[in-house]
Formats: sequence, structure tokens, C-alpha cells
Amino acid sequence: MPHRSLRGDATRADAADPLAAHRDAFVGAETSLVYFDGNSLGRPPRATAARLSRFVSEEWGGRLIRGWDESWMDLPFAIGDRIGRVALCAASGQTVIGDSTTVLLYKLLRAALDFQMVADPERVEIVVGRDDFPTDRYLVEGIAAERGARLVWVDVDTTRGVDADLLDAAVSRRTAVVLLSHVSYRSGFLADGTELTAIAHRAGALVLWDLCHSAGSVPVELDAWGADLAVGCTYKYLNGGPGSPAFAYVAERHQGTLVQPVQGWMGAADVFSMGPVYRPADGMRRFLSGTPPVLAMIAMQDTLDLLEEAGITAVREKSIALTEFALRASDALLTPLGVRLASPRDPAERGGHVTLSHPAMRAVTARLWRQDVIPDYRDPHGLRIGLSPLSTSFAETLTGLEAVAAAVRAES
Ligand SMILES: Cc1ncc(COP(=O)(O)O)c(C=O)c1O
Ligand SMILES: Nc1c(O)cccc1C(=O)C[C@H](N)C(=O)O
Repeated sequence: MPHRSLRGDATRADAADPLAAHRDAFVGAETSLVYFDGNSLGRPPRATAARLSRFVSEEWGGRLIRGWDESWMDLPFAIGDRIGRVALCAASGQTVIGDSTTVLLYKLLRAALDFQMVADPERVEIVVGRDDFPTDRYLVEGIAAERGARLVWVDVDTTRGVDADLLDAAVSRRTAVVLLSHVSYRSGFLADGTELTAIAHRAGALVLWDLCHSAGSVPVELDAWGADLAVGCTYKYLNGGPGSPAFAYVAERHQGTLVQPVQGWMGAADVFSMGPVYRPADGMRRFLSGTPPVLAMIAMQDTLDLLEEAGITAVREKSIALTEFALRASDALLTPLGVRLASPRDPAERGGHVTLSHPAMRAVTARLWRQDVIPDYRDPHGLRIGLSPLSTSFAETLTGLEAVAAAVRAES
């Protein structure tokens, strides 16, 4: 009776889970809806409604324009430093909240490429994975056209991501910048940050990490890796809300030399002197451009509180336990129906989501959404199961996978 023992195991795993109580901190955890998409948009923490309301009445409503001097100008750096400390193992003064992920990737990629091409005119190549998230691929195409750079595409199996062997073969003394996904949006493949950074550095390249599917879910150690640059979303595992602004990391050693191309007044040396020409600020301020989206960066602080309390090591332990349990349930319930695993089986190579492949998965996803079971679908034939360590339970995971099995049967 594999099914029954799975239910018993889910109940026991929830009872033994040291992070189980955190689930109640999220809106909707009390309902029967199964949420497998926290890796696209995390659930709202319950504390966020009061935090936002307080901000509107007391800070925005009470302090009005004085709020900028009193705290808002500093907020992108204060929250950035917190993300650095809690989720990225980055010393303070290197992480800032800015624009969208897409815009920050553009700004940092351009800054790194321009720096490299001036230092050595033969370094004109950008290395990027052929299967990376669309915004990453489209950006490098645009930047290459803008700057006369060349793209080196790393071909990747859709069930994995760029690994050490593939990167080693792609870089050379012509490589200026390598853009890497730490956790692949499609397969959940988890890259080795230390090893890949070292490979890029041996070739003389700078590395820009896309941490969208890592931050708040798997440990990231930017300073220890020797990373140069990183960008990541805050609306996934950091629960910042739809469209909450991204963070950017620039290693301290690069902050005096890299100059980003969107030269707005908020990145200038003396913002309110409003001088005749742009002079980039020192430190991380130069990576800002316009007025910081203060309202949109308020909510993520609630999840930073939870993460700080839980610790990223415990979060990773739960994440591995959840994905291992999901694979066991999938082997029992879905493999007999012809569903294939499209993620690494080794937990050391897997982030917080798993992808299950079957020709019917597009229709399966639509059917599941109508039943309040919410995974997402990514080509080719992939059902992505996002398991947020702070808000997903083992019982919810099993209920969702049982629903997937019924939907595959109905759509096959
Ligand atoms: C890996 C990855 N990179 C970049 C993005 C783009 O982020 P945004 O739409 O916030 O600019 C996303 C998610 O949308 C993503 O998953
Ligand atoms: N950013 C998104 C959005 O604005 C709408 C719908 C989905 C998203 C996503 O986050 C997609 C996600 N990054 C992915 O990995 O597919």
C-alpha cells in the first residue's frame, strides 16, 4: 500500500518538522488550496497587511516628504544588507534593492562588459546558457548588439543546467562576462557557486549570478565564492509581493570601477546638489538610477524576519526533505503513469523545485488550477512543483501530487 504509507510519512514528517509552525505565518495556509508556485510568487506573510497599513498611515501619511530624509533614502541599502546577511552570506555594503531583476541584470552586465572591453579589447564574449530564463537570454542578445560583443551559448540538457564541464569548455581568454543561473528556472538544477566562479575567474572573466530561484531557498555564499556580481528576485522565496523590486550585489572590490549605464540622479555622487553633470556615487548607490520603489520593498521584511529566525541551513534541510518526499511520491504515484523526472535526482544538484514531464502536462496544469492545486507549466511538457520551505507542508505536497496523478489519468 505505497499510497497509505506515504500519507503516514507525510503526517510524521510534518509533526517532526522544526519549521512547521512557520507555515501559519502565511495567508491562505489554513485553506485546502495546494500551492506549488511559491517559486514564481510567494504567499503573503500574515504580518504584511499590518506592516503595509502602518506604513501608509504613520510613515507615508504622517511623515510625508520628510520620510525620505528620515529613512526611505536608506531603505534600499538597509534591506539590501539584510538580504545579504540572511540569504547571501554577503558582508554589508554590497547589496542594494533596486529595479526589476531584468533592469538590474542589464545594468550590471553592461557595467561588467564595458569594464572588460576597455581593459582588454579582445575580451568581447559573453557566455550564457542556451536554456536560461528568457530575460537573461534576451538581455545578452540586446547588449551584444549594442556593444559589438559576441555571444557564446552553452548548450544544456533541459533536465539540468550549466555545470563545471560545460562552462570550462565555453570560457577562454576572450570571455568578458559569464552570466549564470544558480538554480535553473526549468529543471531546478543547482550549480556549484564556488567551482563555476573559479572556472570563470581562471579565464579572466567576471561572473554575474542570477539568484532568482535561490535567494531564500538554498544557501548562497557570494563572498566565499569570490563572486563578482549577482541579481535576484524578491517576490519568490522572499515573499515581497507581485513585482517587488530585485536586489543587486556588487563585490566591494568592483564598486569603485564599474559604472552602470542608466545614469539617473539617485545614483549620482550628491543627489540633492543637482549638479550639471553625472558623477557616480561611491559604493552601491551608483547602481541605483531613479527614485527607489519604497512601498514595493516593505513587504519582504516579514519573510526576512522569518528567515533570520529559522536560519538558511534549516530552510535548506526542509527544502531537501520536501523535494525528496515529492520524488518518492512521484515515483510511487506518477512514474507508473509514464511521468518522467526532469530535475536532478541527486539533492546536492537540486534547488527548491522539481519538474515532472509528461506530454499531457499543459492540460494537466489547467485542470489542476480549476481544482485549486497550483503548480505551473513550462515547456517542454514540464509541470513545475515549487516547494517553499517556510510555507509548504509535507501533507500539502502529497495532496497535490495525488491530484496530479488523477489529472494525468484524466488527460491521458
Ligand atoms: C531566473 C530568472 N531570471 C529573471 C527573471 C525575471 O525577473 P523580472 O521579471 O522580475 O525582471 C525571473 C522571473 O521572472 C527568473 O526566474
Ligand atoms: N515574474 C513573473 C511574472 O511577472 C508573472 C508570472 C510569472 C513570473 C515568474 O516569476 C516566472 C518565473 N520567474 C519562472 O521561473 O518561470
